[in-house]
Amino acid sequence: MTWSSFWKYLRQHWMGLFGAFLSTLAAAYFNVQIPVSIGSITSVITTMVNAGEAITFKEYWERIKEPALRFAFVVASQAAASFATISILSHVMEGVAAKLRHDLFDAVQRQDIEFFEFHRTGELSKRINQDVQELKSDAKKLLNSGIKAVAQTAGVVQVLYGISPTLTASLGVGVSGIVLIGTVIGKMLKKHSIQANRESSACQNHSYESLSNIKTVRAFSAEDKHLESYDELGEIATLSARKLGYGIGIFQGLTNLALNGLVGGTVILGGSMVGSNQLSGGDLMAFLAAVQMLQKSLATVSQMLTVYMKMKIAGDQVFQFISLEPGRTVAEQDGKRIPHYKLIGNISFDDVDFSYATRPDDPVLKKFNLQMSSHKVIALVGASGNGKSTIASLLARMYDPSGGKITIDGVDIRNLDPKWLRSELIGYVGQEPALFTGTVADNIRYGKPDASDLEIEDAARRANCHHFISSLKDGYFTKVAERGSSLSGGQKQRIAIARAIIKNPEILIFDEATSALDNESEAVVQKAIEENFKNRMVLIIAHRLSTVKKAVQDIIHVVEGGKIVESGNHEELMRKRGVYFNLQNQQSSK
Ligand SMILES: Nc1ncnc2c1ncn2[C@@H]1O[C@H](COP(=O)(O)OP(=O)(O)OP(=O)(O)O)[C@@H](O)[C@H]1O
Repeated sequence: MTWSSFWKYLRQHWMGLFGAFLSTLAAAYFNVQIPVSIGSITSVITTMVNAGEAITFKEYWERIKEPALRFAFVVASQAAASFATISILSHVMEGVAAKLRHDLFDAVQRQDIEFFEFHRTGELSKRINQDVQELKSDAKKLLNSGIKAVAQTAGVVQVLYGISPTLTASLGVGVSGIVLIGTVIGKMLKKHSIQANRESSACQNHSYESLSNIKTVRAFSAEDKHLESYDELGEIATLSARKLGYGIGIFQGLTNLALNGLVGGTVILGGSMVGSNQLSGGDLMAFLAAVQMLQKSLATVSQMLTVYMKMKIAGDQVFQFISLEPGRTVAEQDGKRIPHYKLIGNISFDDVDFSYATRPDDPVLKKFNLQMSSHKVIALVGASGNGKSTIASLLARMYDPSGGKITIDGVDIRNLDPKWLRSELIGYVGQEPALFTGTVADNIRYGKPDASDLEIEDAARRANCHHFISSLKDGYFTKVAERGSSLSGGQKQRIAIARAIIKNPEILIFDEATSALDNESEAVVQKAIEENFKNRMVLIIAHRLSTVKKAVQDIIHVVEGGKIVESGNHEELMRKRGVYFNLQNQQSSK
């Protein structure tokens, strides 16, 4: 963890932190005063007992009044200081954690799509929630108990030095040795801790993946298989966590051994100093009492070292991504926007090369060329895995090509403002539409945040979903369950289509967007799209040729092996008796 990064967040709350620091010191001071003031009361009682006289409560109170009131003051002040420390620290650290979560979520969300192919959702979600939470609570512990223990240690060392500089110096040598050994063990523990963290993440990812695909798991009756692999990962994680636990146990045990050894050593060395008249017996007793207090404080310091290690690991996870620069295609917000009156919408792919970052040696497109004129309905067809969706993703600038260029009206899309490109110019409806938590209306309004209820209803009618939405108990205000699980695939697709229609983009991409609809519904939706997008471009991607046949498309491009191998309308392509003809025959014979 880079401390300067964390400090940037803490600095914003410096007044609160300073207040917490002062109240921690005060709490430490009053902590030390509590046994002292109890001592004063006890000595009055001892004197009283030794005198052996019977006294009334009033007389008794008169005698202990002063130390008792001092005790009450010390205890009340200690309680107030503890309350202040904990409240201020909670206030400050909750603010720090909220800002960290915000910045981390923002940084992650702004990465290129490739980033999400390398990092799993479970891992990212753990960093944003669990690791920030751990960083916050560990930092709180350190700032509270850590500072208190260090302050108490400093106070006690001063007292010790006042009693015997020689004994204090020998104690110092012993403590330094312990700290040195502790540092070495600490480093080893850190390695274990990182490993334990990694293995617990793997476990978490597994459960996340299984639960988010629960329907598939259930359909294959694979619960036992998933539980088995979860247990396997769990066993590895448990083993690592146990090893870490043993390590921490050894560390704490050795620390206690060493600290108790220090007390023993002090008694023996102090005793010899008493023997040679270098120290009085009373001073040795006082020194030992103070060493016990030092021992307690040092034990807390050693616990805090463990907390510090955990905090550093959580911090590494958090700050690694917070400091990431925004992804290329998101960062360039200052790119060009083609003014509406100039926009025609002609698209050209010129010698485009592309391979996915996860499979760099497996190019999907090689010197790919395609010209698409605006105001047309264009279809890309071809067998699965031939690169149709990749072409759409490149156009929506989810990825950038590694060679060649894609232009809209002659402007390289890398020079266009990506936010404008995606939010205004291009509308994209994919095969698996994602719905968000909220109502049906909220999900349609996602395409145009300021849309009126009437506009929402209009878009829904065009997407052929008004009827089914109206039949729901709460109509447009029906809550959509997590990821739309309460709706059918076709219903989700129609809501996603309504969301794209309401956005009213110049170029509308339908990537297998009607694949879950029945024939009748698909025809209604396609007709509505063609009518509404007459003067724009609609790019329909399908491998089900019936989809394409129903659309009154101007041109069909057949994609095979990342290349356009045939182009024309349905009749022309059938006459060619080539790839399209074969696809058609294969599908109609099914
Ligand atoms: N995110 C990805 N990472 C790595 N490879 C990918 C990724 N997405 C697609 N591919 C690969 O790229 C190739 C083209 O896939 P693409 O999805 O573009 O094909 P498609 O023609 O649209 O197929 P479908 O009709 O099944 O959707 C395939 O070999 C596929 O395995």
